[in-house]
Amino acid sequence: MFKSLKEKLKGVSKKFGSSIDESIANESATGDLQKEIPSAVLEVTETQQKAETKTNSFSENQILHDADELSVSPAEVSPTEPKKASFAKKLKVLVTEREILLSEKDIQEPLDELEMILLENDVAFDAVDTIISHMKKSIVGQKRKLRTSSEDFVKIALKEALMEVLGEGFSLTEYINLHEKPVKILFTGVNGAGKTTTIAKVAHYLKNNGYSVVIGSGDTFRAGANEQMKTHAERVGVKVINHQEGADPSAVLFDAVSYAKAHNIDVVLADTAGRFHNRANLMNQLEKIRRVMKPDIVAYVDEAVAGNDAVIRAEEFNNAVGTDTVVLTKADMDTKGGAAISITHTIKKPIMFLGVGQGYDDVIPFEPEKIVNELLGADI
Ligand SMILES: Nc1nc2c(ncn2[C@@H]2O[C@H](COP(=O)(O)OP(=O)(O)OP(=O)(O)O)[C@@H](O)[C@H]2O)c(=O)[nH]1
Repeated sequence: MFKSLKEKLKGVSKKFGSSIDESIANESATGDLQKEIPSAVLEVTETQQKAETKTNSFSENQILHDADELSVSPAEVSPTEPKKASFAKKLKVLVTEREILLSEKDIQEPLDELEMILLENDVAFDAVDTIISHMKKSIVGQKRKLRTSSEDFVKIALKEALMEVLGEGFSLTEYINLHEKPVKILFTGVNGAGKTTTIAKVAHYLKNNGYSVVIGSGDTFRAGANEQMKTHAERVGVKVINHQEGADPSAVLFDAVSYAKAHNIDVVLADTAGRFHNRANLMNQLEKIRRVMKPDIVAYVDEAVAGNDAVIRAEEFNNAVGTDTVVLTKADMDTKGGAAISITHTIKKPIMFLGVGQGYDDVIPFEPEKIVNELLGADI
C-alpha cells in the first residue's frame, strides 16, 4: 500500500535532515559559534582556564569542528589532566547544546521536492498547500540543538502535517455503540468502485465485532447485482433483503430497515446502484432513497487507485447528495496514496475504511495515525 509515496517520503525526510545539518555546519563554520566560545570560557574560573589552556593542545578551530571528539578517554587522562577533561566536557556540552535558528532558505530545496512528490502522487493541491505550510511553520524559526537528529525532527513535523490533512478518522464501532439501533448506512458511489464487495466486507467485520447485520440489496438496476449480493451475504452469513430487478430501490431499503427493527438488528447496510453524479435522474433516485430510509451514515465508496479523480468525484457526490464518510477501496493496488491523503481535507469528511484486497477480511478501519506511521516508517 502506498509504496511509491512511502519511498519518496523517506528520501525527502533524509534530504530535509541533511539540509538542516548542513545549515548548522555552515553557521558554525562562519564563526557565529566561535563568538560564543569566550562565554564558555567564562563559565570556567580564570585559574582553571589558564591551567587548562596551557595543557590544552587543541586549537580553537579544532574544538569547534571536532566537538564530538572532545571528550577525553580514560586512557588519555594523566593525573595532571582532570581539569582539562572537565573544561573540554563543558565546551562539548555547550557546543552540542547550542541552538541554531532555522530559516526558510535552510529547507527551501527539500520543501520544493516534497511539494513535487506530493503532487506527483496525486495529493490534491489544497492538501499539498496545507502540508507545505505546516512544514514551514514547524521548522522555520525553530531552534535546533546540534545533538538532536534532524531527520527525526523533520519526520515529526511531517507526521503532524499529514495528520492535519488526514483529520481524525471515523470509528464505525464507536458510532454504533453510541447510537440508537438499527444504525442505517447507505453506500453510494460510481460503478465498479467496489460498493457491493465493501458491504460484504463491512458485514463480516461487524459480525466479527459482535454486531448483527442485515443487508438491503438496493442495486436493482444492474443485471446480476441481486445475485452477487446474495452470494456475498450467504458467504459471510448475513440476511439480505431484495426485490426483483428493476424494482424501486427505496422500497427495498425501506423493507431492510423494517426487517432490522422487527428483529432487533444492530446495523443495516444498504447497497445502491453505481452512478455518476451528473446523471440527474439517478441522483434524484438517491435523494428519494435518503428521504425514505433516513440513513444515519451516507458512506461514499471510491477507489484509492483513482487518485485525484476519486477526490473530485467525492466532492461532487457530497455536493449532490451529501456524504458523511468515505470508504476507499483497492488501496492494496494504490502505490501513491494521494486520494487517501486528500479526500478528508477536500470534502471535510473522514475516511471510515480502506479496502485492501478481495477477501472478506480485507477491510481496515482508517486510523490516521497508523496510516501516517506506515507512510513514514513505524518508528515515530
Ligand atoms: N484489489 C481489490 N479489489 C477490490 C477491492 N474492493 C473491491 N474489489 C474488486 O472490484 C471489483 C468491483 O467490485 P464491486 O463490489 O462489484 O463494485 P460495485 O461498486 O458494487 O460495482 P457496481 O455494482 O457496478 O456499482 C470486484 O472485482 C471486486 O472484487 C479491494 O479493496 N481491493
